[in-house]
Amino acid sequence: MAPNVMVSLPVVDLALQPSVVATAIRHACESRGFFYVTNHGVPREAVDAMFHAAREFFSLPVHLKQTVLQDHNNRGWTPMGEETLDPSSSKRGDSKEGYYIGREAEEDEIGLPLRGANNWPDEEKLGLVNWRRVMEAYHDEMSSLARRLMPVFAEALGLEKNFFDEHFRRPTALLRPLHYAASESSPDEGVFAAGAHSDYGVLTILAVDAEAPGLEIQEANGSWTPVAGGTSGGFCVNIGDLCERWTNGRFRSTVHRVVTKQCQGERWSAAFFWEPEFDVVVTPIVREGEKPHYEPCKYGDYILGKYAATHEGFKDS
Ligand SMILES: O=C(O)CCC(=O)C(=O)O
Ligand SMILES: [Fe+2]
Repeated sequence: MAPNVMVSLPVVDLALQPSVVATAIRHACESRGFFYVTNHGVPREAVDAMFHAAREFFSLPVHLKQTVLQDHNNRGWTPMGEETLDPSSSKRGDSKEGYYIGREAEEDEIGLPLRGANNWPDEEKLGLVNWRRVMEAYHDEMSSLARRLMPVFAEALGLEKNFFDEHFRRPTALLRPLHYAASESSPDEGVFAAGAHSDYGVLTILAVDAEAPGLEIQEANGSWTPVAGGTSGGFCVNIGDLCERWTNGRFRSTVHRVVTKQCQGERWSAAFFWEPEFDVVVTPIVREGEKPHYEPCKYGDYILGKYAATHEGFKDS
């Protein structure tokens, strides 16, 4: 089959009138569930500093990275090949490593599933400077952007603007810088940079350094379309499975993957996953005359099941 031509995703300018933004987001979410946002208010320096810090960490020798191996709260380093996003068609683990940084737990949350402290590196021992500060600043920027987007999503769905507020008071907000090896993906042989998957949560805000190519989205007929490298300084936003479920299938969570070419060198990106409070029960929002297509589900049970299916380090939790 001939490869599909590259698509440019819709670009949503967040500086436009809220009702215009809501309509643009509704259209994007009802079709592929992928769009770019511009005029998002996140300073370029915060993005650059985050990528610089990510490069510093991932360039360290393995034995030093192992000091912050992913823990049972899903914080820390996930080594190259540790994750297999598409176990059904992958011959080996994805050719990427990552680092999970979450919302710092409040006192009464410590000990509850997935809500511990972050697994920060010992900066002095590892020779890192301001690493935690830079990552926290970027995490804060992403949380603010997500909090700005949720009322627009509510408006796009015809709901009260504050509809989602009570579900995201203490959200699951995971930043995950990613480093892809300079390696040749070979989908026919089950070799991927990131295997086919849909995201688990409500929305994902992705930054790709230098707008590097590699991201592909799956069409309804199963074929793959490469996504154009993006808009300079914009973020790629996509809908996750929980949002599809919450909107009774109206907003689409589209399967995507990353394929790399060795000649293009390493690839650096950072995903930010925005998900509700652990105990929130997600009940499909139905429109008049519509039947729910999903059972209500507790977010916490749902997410633990998802991690166990794809992360080596998470199988026995
Ligand atoms: O790195 C990318 O471009 C995409 C990463 C991704 O899809 C994910 O981490 O869920
Ligand atoms: Fe993804």
